[in-house]
Amino acid sequence: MHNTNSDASDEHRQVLKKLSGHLRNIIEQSIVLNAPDKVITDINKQLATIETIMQPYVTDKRALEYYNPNVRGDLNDIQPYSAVSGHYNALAAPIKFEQQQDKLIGRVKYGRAYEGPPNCVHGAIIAGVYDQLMAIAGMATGKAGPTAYLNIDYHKPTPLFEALEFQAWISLERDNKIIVKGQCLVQGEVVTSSEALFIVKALLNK
Ligand SMILES: CCCCCCCCCC(=O)SCCNC(=O)CCNC(=O)[C@H](O)C(C)(C)COP(=O)(O)OP(=O)(O)OC[C@H]1O[C@@H](n2cnc3c(N)ncnc32)[C@H](O)[C@@H]1OP(=O)(O)O
Repeated sequence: MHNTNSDASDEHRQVLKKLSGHLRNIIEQSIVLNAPDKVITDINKQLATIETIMQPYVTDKRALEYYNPNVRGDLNDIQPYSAVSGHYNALAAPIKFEQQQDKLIGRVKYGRAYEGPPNCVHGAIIAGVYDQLMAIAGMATGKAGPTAYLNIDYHKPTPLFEALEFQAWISLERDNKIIVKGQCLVQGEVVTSSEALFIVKALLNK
């Protein structure tokens, strides 16, 4: 279940990614769907059929890596199934990670499925982005481990449907501890900032 390698072809990765894209769109559409009962009943039938088609192929071994620290291209693929940033998890918004000098950047726009206060991103979703982005900042330097604490200052509301730029950088590394700092910008303005402590350890040996 927690594979660190996979022999999946590029084609297989592409079709799986596309599947998550469809599911992600369906989740967003379902939030703002205002259709007659008959239409929704028909949709439900078709979705039930899809569930039935998928079921025989659901196994205890994922097609892709659960954790792949050796990724050199797309940093989102360090954890392809992450609930926050995985391209292969429909629950994750289409956030895009990239390294820029000493900062790890996460660019994303959130829709209605992620709404907390009216027209704003839910605070728990923001916390999730920081937790994952900051963890990846450590993983990208070969140091992985669980979050001991994650502190967030919500300075201003974070709007839906606008380009958000999350940033994370390593502030301190000592022994098995990494302190990572972060902030989120909307049109150049800091709306939230954060600090987290990660304890480096071999999670997969447990
Ligand atoms: C395979 C890779 C996959 C990676 C997945 C990453 C996913 C994204 C990140 C997450 O979401 S992780 C999930 C949320 N976090 C957790 O569920 C962690 C639950 N907590 C724990 O497992 C332990 O409490 C923890 C590993 C964090 C620490 O326990 P340890 O027994 O390893 O450490 P210890 O308690 O001995 O503390 C080590 C040092 O850290 C310090 N420390 C620990 N917790 C602290 C804290 N909360 N605040 C400040 N300092 C803290 C502690 O004082 C000590 O300092 P010193 O070395 O100077 O003595």
